Amino acid sequence: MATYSPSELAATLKEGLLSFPVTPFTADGEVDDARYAEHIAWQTSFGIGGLFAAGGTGEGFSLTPAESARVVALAVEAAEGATPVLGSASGNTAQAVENARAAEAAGAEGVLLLPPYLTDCDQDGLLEHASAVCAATSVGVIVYNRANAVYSARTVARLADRHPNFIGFKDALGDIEQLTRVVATNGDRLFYLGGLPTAETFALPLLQLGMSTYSSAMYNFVPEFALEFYRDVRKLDGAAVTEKLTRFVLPYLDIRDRAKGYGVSIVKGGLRAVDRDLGGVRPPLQDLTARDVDDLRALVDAAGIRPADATLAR
Ligand SMILES: O=C([O-])C(=O)C[C@H](O)[C@@H](O)C(=O)[O-]
Repeated sequence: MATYSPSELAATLKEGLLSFPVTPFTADGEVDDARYAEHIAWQTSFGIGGLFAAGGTGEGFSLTPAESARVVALAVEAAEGATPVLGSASGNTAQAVENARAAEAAGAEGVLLLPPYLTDCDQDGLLEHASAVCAATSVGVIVYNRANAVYSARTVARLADRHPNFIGFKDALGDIEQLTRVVATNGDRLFYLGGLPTAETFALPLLQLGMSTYSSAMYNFVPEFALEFYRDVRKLDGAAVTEKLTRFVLPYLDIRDRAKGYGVSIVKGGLRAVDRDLGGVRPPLQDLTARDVDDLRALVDAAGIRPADATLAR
């Protein structure tokens, strides 16, 4: 049973950094429940605005519906109410509806709607897709503007008119004109969060556009650094942001860009680099090579941002 109303959830999420925890897998590729629960507890211990289970970095696209519901339930239990936990919904409309219902039943406070698979789609169809998910749950829903799911300002407004529990717009396209239109049209009715790959890179300029927060994948393995970065962004401290971009984020992008899909794989590589190994990724992603992990370890150490204590509790 959710403890936040959709509007309370939006008010909380918009004022804190957002974590997208990885989903640990065993050597056989099964979800490692115990390690997941331990990782959620560790992530929660630093103070975070919200936890999005089974998101992009959590390889939600590689989880079965039953696994997705299970990781949400594990996250809710392990977070112990310290921070709101959201689940994800993906795939075709029927599956996305099923995911949303299962996430709510597992105790999620909200749902992130990932893009549907494969086919092109346009505004009326997208509206009905997202509308079905909003109608299927009473918790807050955030749409993810990415890939084939590009929501126009008008579609966002129509969805907001239909569904009081539609609360947020997450962007991974970085189309400034589209964002300007969405924010200008919908104003305070929604909250806006940046979700481009390695969102820190864009955080300061997007704040000016109305995106008060962002999803931090690197928070998984350098949580103290990610939180400091977020505080600098919110203080509009351009010099501090540039210093952190130069010291770590930009060279990190050079490693991330060595292979497609590394935007997610590098997060598990980062966990390995800080000696907090939570296993590899599932296909179709591929793990970082040993050399990539060594380079990442050297970068983390040169930047002086290794977590104070990354020890796995088991
Ligand atoms: O669904 C997700 O994991 C994302 O939103 C993507 C990442 O968190 C992205 O913002 C990043 O890489 O920092």
